[in-house]
Amino acid sequence: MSAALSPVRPAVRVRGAGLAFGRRTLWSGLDLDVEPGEFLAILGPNGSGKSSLLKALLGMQGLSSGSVEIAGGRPGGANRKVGYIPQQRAIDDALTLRGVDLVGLGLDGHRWGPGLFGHGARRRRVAEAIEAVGATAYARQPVGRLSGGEQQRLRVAQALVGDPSVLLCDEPLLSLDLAHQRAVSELIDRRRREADTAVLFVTHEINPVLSFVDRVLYLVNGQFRIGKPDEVMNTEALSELYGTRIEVLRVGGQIHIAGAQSALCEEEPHHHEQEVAG
Ligand SMILES: Nc1ncnc2c1ncn2[C@@H]1O[C@H](COP(=O)(O)OP(=O)(O)OP(=O)(O)O)[C@@H](O)[C@H]1O
Repeated sequence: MSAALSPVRPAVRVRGAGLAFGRRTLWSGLDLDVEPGEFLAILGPNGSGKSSLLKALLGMQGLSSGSVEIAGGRPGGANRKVGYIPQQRAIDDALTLRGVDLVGLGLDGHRWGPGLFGHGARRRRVAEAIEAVGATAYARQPVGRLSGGEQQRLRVAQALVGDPSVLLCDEPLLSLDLAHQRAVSELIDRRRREADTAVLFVTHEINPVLSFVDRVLYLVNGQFRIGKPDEVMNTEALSELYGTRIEVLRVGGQIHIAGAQSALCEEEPHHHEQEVAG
């Protein structure tokens, strides 16, 4: 996966990137290449700047320093092949938009739009994306009446319908039960295996995706560590990052973190959880 050895252009290239709000630096000096098909988990406590990094890659947030390149271009371009699963917000149960309409929104601004392919091709593409996430049975119902897990599958379809080469996911498992966590993470993993889509996956809990993760970017208080899960998720590396003693245990294929709980977010409820549709 080393950029120096790889002949393939990285899907994401970050060089000397820094982001500060006022006098608070979220992160700085960030260098990162994400290869096509790679699954990168982005971890860190609340407020460490995980979502802001995705927003910088989307062109929704300017950097204070450095540069980013995504899908071969600058962030924010209309034709960039970038899929985005935003952090879940409650969908108003009065919303009459149907699943097919929601997924169709993922084509707007892409080269697959009706201008190029006509309505028939567009409809087929939306139907295929919905089928791929197993949401066909409820895709014609108003989104607001679906369960959180059903809505989340449709969000995944919306992010994938434009055939992205990079997929940015912001806590896509939040509020899902274990079965749906597994279903959604397997969908995302299958996409990167079948289409070589690079996945940048923000999460406060690594275990549901641990078997898929190639590398971890762990952000804490302006510091970060990048490496394979075992290189980052260990007692020494995390204690150094947090600046306090953290115990990392591997039990039954899972990673458990103990220590200064106040410094960690892994075991704590997420502060957006209240806003999420059930
Ligand atoms: N436009 C902005 N102006 C000022 N501060 C901002 C802005 N955007 C984000 N912040 C602050 O930057 C910090 C990092 O926010 P961000 O949402 O990136 O964190 P996060 O790691 O994704 O957190 P969480 O796990 O809670 O979602 C927060 O303290 C937030 O208030």
